[in-house]
Amino acid sequence: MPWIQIRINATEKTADKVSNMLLGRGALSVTYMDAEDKPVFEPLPGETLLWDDTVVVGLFDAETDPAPIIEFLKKFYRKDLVCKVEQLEDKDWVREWMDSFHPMRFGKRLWICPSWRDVPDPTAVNVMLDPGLAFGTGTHPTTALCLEWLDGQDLNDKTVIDFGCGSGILALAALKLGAKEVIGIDIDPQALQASHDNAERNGVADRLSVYLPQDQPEGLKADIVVANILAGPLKELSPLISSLVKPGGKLALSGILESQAEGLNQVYAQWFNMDNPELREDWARLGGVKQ
Ligand SMILES: C[S@@+](CC[C@H](N)C(=O)[O-])C[C@H]1O[C@@H](n2cnc3c(N)ncnc32)[C@H](O)[C@@H]1O
Repeated sequence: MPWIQIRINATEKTADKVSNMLLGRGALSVTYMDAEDKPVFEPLPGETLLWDDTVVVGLFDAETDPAPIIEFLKKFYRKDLVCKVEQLEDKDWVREWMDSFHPMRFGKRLWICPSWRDVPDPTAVNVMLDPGLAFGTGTHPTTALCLEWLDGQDLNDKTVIDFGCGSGILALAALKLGAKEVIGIDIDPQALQASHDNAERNGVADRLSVYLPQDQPEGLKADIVVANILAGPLKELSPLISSLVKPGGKLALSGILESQAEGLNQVYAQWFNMDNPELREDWARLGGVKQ
């Protein structure tokens, strides 16, 4: 299947803003590339193309019309936007993406390491990850906020539910950080497959079970629930998500824009003693302890 890739000139400081704008306009994934990966192409007559230090690359499905996305970026990011739109075959995209995904550390102990690279610190808690076509590499702030939170918890002997597990990144982090058992739930069968494959890769498949929402065991409850989906489903599913947490258990919610945090905090305050939101760029992580 072909894809459309939009490469956008940015600086280290503006890259996150551009990335969030692309995700907000429907990008399936966003990566950053550095100087060597800048596209080489001829400027139009009379045009000067100045590439800064970062290239933000958004991947869209082939049906996407790039014109309104570029108009949006010109209006809200830079009038003198420099970008390049390319058609991309699956294979090229996967190759480029693999080259740009590097090991990353979260919190004090945890590293997420692409499964095809060497671990930088063999003594750390290392999660070897190949997200395949599922969401969750750690590069997105919403995932990073959850990984840092998990790193700060005592997970020994705890059961954890990863609601919206995607690649399984949070589930695996929890298992590697000491959780006894993790249940991953996702509406996307490809996500369940990716989570399972990643659990095998990390030798923890016997402690991870994955389910479509309609198949999850009745009466399911855990000591800790993490849910990195979006504010809309988090609000709609709030009675269900709350019921998954045991009394005295902990909840972490992500995928929430800063502007949506207060409203969602109030919804969950019916069942939880909520902590102050943790903010990263335009995103917020909410959480609390079940009453
Ligand atoms: C933003 S990704 C998060 C993936 C991963 N947990 C992470 O933190 O990077 C959200 C995931 O939630 C799943 N999802 C969306 N709505 C859902 C729902 N109502 N129930 C279960 N999973 C859902 C999506 O398929 C996707 O894999």
